[in-house]
Amino acid sequence: MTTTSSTADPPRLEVSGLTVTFGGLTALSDVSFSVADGETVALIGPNGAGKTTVFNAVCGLVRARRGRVRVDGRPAPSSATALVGAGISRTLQGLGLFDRLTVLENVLVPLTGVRPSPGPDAAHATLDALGLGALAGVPAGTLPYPERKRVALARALVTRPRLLLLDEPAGGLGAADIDRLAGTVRDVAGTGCSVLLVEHHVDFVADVADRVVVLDFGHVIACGTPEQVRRDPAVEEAYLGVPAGESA
Ligand SMILES: Nc1ncnc2c1ncn2[C@@H]1O[C@H](COP(=O)(O)OP(=O)(O)OP(=O)(O)O)[C@@H](O)[C@H]1O
Repeated sequence: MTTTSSTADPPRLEVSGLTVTFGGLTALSDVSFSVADGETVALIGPNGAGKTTVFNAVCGLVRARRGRVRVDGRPAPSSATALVGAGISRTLQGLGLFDRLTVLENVLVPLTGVRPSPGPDAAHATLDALGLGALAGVPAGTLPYPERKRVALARALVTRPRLLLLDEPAGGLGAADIDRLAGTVRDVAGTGCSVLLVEHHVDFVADVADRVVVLDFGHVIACGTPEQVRRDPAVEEAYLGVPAGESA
């Protein structure tokens, strides 16, 4: 759900005028949007639109040519190692689990070096919340994909982020697991954590997102509620490649 901040409070995430180039390619061009405390925003768009580059800019993995990214009013971390301290967690499309480590060991990884250490209790509590408690001692690589995906989510949540970035969280999941995931995202947002997710699964986006930002060729072409965006002719054109109304 969306929570209302006082006008004095900066948004949890503020992306303003963000331009990122790779050599001669402009991956993002003057991209601006924000995510409020406890808000869930979906970033959608065709392949190559710039969604992952936005995530990478928020995480300090790519440098802005122009514009800025601020988290809770402060500049976004300039390196991936500073993410936990800045209250940011991210899941990866490829999950990035350590297959030979147990589920618990995987979830403890982001807590390495965190002082004071929340310790194994935090990891167990997170696993229990995601229905993974009984699998704590199982090597992650032996689990089916939906469970592996939940382990990756648990690893992102164990640091109790204020901003959670989810990269295609519904990808590869069946209907029951997507429903369960939607419940988890709503629970997380209900704690005040802001969620920015990249997702191609339209029904999941409509279910969980308060607002949707649509990127195409590095530009924001639409922004609004899922219903507003669904009816936007520019969005249909971006996905179908023809002006809306000419596709029949
Ligand atoms: N490190 C890089 N070096 C050069 N070009 C890059 C790099 N990263 C991304 N790009 C290019 O920037 C553009 C945006 O890529 P990006 O991965 O952000 O898109 P996306 O919307 O996440 O796509 P997808 O849905 O396919 O994951 C693409 O043209 C891509 O080829």
